[in-house]
Amino acid sequence: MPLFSRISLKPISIGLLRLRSPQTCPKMSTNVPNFEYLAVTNPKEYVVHVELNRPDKLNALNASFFEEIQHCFESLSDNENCRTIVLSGAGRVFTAGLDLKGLTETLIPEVSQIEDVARKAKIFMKYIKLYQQSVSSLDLCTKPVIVAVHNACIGAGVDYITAADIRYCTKDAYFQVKEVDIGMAADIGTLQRLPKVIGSDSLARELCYTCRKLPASEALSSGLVSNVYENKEEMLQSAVQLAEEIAKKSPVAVQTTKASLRYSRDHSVQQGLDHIAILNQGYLQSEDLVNATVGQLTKNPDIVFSKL
Ligand SMILES: CC/C=C\C=C\CC(=O)SCCNC(=O)CCNC(=O)[C@H](O)C(C)(C)COP(=O)(O)OP(=O)(O)OC[C@H]1O[C@@H](n2cnc3c(N)ncnc32)[C@H](O)[C@@H]1OP(=O)(O)O
Repeated sequence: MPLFSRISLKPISIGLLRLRSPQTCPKMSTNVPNFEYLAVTNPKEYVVHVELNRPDKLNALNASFFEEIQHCFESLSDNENCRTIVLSGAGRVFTAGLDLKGLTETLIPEVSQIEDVARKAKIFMKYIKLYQQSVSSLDLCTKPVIVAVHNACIGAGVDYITAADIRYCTKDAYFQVKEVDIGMAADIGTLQRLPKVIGSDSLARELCYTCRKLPASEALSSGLVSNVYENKEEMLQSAVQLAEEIAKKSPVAVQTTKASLRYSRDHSVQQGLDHIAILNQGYLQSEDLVNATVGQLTKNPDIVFSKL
């Protein structure tokens, strides 16, 4: 039996998104939308696996793909049956980045028909903001996101993975900040997050200016990923195992930890301390604190926490 069973339903159109009719993942009582470019499954209780699913085009990201990712992560952020998310890519590679055919055959011709620079600029602004929001939806998601990268992770792929909480990869993986090679500055997250994720401004600049491929071994030594695996199956098993381990803990504690780490990354130490003090003056009153503490004292690892 495959590790993750798929559910496929007939597509329906909702605005720009081609959503499929609502479906319930196995063991999930709340509906999760099904998508054209994403396969969403539920391999363990409270664990959701989101798979980039445009394998024939190496998961190249077009406008609908960006929108679906945002819609999916915003939905999971509010879904009390989801506590952790694993994000991976179907097919040969994790992602080949921005859909370059979409760029040259749709966006550039659309903009070239317009003469005025301000009106052209407004269209670019719309797309940049849309794509930024999609990438940031992983960061803003209240649940931890674990990305599992195999083979190529190019351009927009690096934007997404640096907005996730935890990164794993296979030994054949490579990471490429490719924007300069297509004549643009990266504009949807990599330049803002990569230096902070790897903690080396020098290496980040080298990668962004040269577009060189960062192999798995260097991704590990630089801290971009925290583990490297022999193959995709081993990596996914470990990613789901990790997701399950986190999902068994207090959702109040995990989600507040993510909120504080995120806030503290972008603020001073004192601002971070003030932020967590304000959060915890409320959350320390939660039943989770009592239940988890009793679990520790009684050496009982199987505490059942209410949904959040
Ligand atoms: C507002 C702007 C926001 C974001 C901007 C982001 C910028 C970026 O993401 S820059 C990075 C852009 N991506 C690339 O430069 C990578 C392009 N692809 C490749 O270099 C190669 O495909 C490869 C990943 C090295 C793999 O090569 P190979 O194994 O030889 O496969 P191919 O035959 O090349 O590809 C198979 C199939 O996929 C299509 N495809 C691959 N990449 C893209 C892409 N980026 N966009 C659209 N389509 C892509 C390719 O055309 C093939 O399709 P066929 O229909 O079979 O021809």
